[in-house]
Amino acid sequence: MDHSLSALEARPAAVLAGILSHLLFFKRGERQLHPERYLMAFFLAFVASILTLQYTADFPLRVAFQTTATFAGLYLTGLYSSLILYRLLFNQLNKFPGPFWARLSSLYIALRVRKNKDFHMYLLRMHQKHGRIVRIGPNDLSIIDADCVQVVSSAQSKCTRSIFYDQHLPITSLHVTRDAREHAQRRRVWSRAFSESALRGYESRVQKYNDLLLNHVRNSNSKRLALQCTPMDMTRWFNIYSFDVMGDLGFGQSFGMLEAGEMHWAVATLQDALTIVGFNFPTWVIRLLHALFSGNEAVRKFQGFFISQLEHRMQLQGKLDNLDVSHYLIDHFLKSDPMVQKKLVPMLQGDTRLIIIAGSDTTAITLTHLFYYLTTVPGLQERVRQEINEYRQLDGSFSNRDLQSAPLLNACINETLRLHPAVASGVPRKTPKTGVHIRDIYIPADTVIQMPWFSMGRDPEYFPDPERFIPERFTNRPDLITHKDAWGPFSVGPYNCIGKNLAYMEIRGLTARLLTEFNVSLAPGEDGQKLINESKDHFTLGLQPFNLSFKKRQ
Ligand code: HEM
Repeated sequence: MDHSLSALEARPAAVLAGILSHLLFFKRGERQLHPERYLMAFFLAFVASILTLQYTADFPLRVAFQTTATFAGLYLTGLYSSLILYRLLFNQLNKFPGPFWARLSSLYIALRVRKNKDFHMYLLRMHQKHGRIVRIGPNDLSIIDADCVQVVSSAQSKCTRSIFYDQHLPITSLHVTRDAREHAQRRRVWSRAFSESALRGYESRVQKYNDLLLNHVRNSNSKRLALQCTPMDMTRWFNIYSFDVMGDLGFGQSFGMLEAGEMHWAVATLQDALTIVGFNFPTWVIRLLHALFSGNEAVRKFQGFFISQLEHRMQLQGKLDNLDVSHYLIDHFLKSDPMVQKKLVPMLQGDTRLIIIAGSDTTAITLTHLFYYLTTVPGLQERVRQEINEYRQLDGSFSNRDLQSAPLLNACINETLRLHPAVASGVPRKTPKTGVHIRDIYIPADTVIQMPWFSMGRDPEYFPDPERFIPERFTNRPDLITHKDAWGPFSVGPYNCIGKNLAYMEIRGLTARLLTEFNVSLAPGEDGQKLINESKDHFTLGLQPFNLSFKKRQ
């Protein structure tokens, strides 16, 4: 049999198969979830082809292998030629400016940010160079046009959460639920946990951790002689504080870090795991890593820890004096039909973990930056202190209800969130089949849009004199915010931050306590520049150490 002739004739078919598999399969729909399956299918087809050629067409093994390899190469050539040509020349998003090679692959951005892991800074530079809409991937736009906010995020918007939220499937939670109806149902369960009366219930629980942190700060005063005090790395301490608070509200017990003065291994593991997010890999890479490492011992130990914490918390149900966030989720679970309960288990597990993940470093990031401004803007600390003094109760404590009305304190928090939103690069949303319009600009179907609040907050048209910390923008200088939708650090619409009021409660209460008892200043040798310029962006910001000195007030 003339092997070489029949193989030669079939070559164009292999190229065509590659082109068709791009045009009819990979280009349509979301294909990033199971890259391991495509690799496996490719490998199996490769082996099957060798065996078929060997046993049905009598090819010698070496020739069967060579022929298969040639066809595989031709198939891949067809597939990738089609993909590259389409992305470089025909994709509708090509009309938007941006780095040229980002058209080709989302790996381009990963490559650009791999060293500093500062996606938020990269986006800022790109917007300064290219304008309000920047192409950042084959199907991805970064947009800092405030008119886009309602289009993409309002309750009426047809945009949905992008495939980014499926990265960790089958792990699930409210935060990664993409189906709008399913999300709304689950959100109703959560809403009870964030009502005003529920928040009042959390206040005394949070106070306990304010006291514990203040004890550490007092110790930093007494450790040295005379007027000196030991600097405290507040990036670390606010983190410890916020994780302990959320451990308590999520699992009925803190991680014990404020007591021990050191990181719990599970929190440290969680934070280490964020490093990978900083690479800004596309979803298919993350899914591939998952497929490779999900059986890993450390990953299983980590997941097991959170499951055992939830089991412990379930035993406390009905026995706690002050309710926590989990109370409402567990209550819903226990009242559900046993068949529904079975399905709900992964969601309950994911959601109790979400309380900690979503509520901890976000709050700590805001506290740390707030204290940067309180210690670097001349006179600000004293003005805030004078204001909160008016809200101090007879026993020296503060109630969240009172502090809600402290204009300068709240304005400082909002101005901090403008300049340093914890979720700095925004959240990815996918446009519907009809696409969307931002005024007369058409954004095609299935485009992933993110709105980086970090860049939007620095837009001089929306915030005149954007680099200056001017809390009055949120009080008596409303002219310094020209478009109200340009400020959205908690996101907007049905998927916005459900813990916003809890976050404010923690930040206000702790700040009031610290400023009342201490004069706070930059520690010797600290200028805050590393904090401001060298944060990592791993969905939430990863901060550099920030050392402050606390001196007891007389
Ligand atoms: C200053 C502090 C905080 C900031 C800046 C912040 C910011 C955000 C943002 C931007 C989102 C949208 C994420 C997305 O759509 O992918 C979000 C969602 C969420 N946040 Fe917060 N957050 C903060 C504090 C908290 C706290 C204290 C909790 C308490 C548990 C919390 C719980 C949540 C939850 C559960 C979601 C998901 C909501 C949903 O999917 O419906 N956050 N947050």
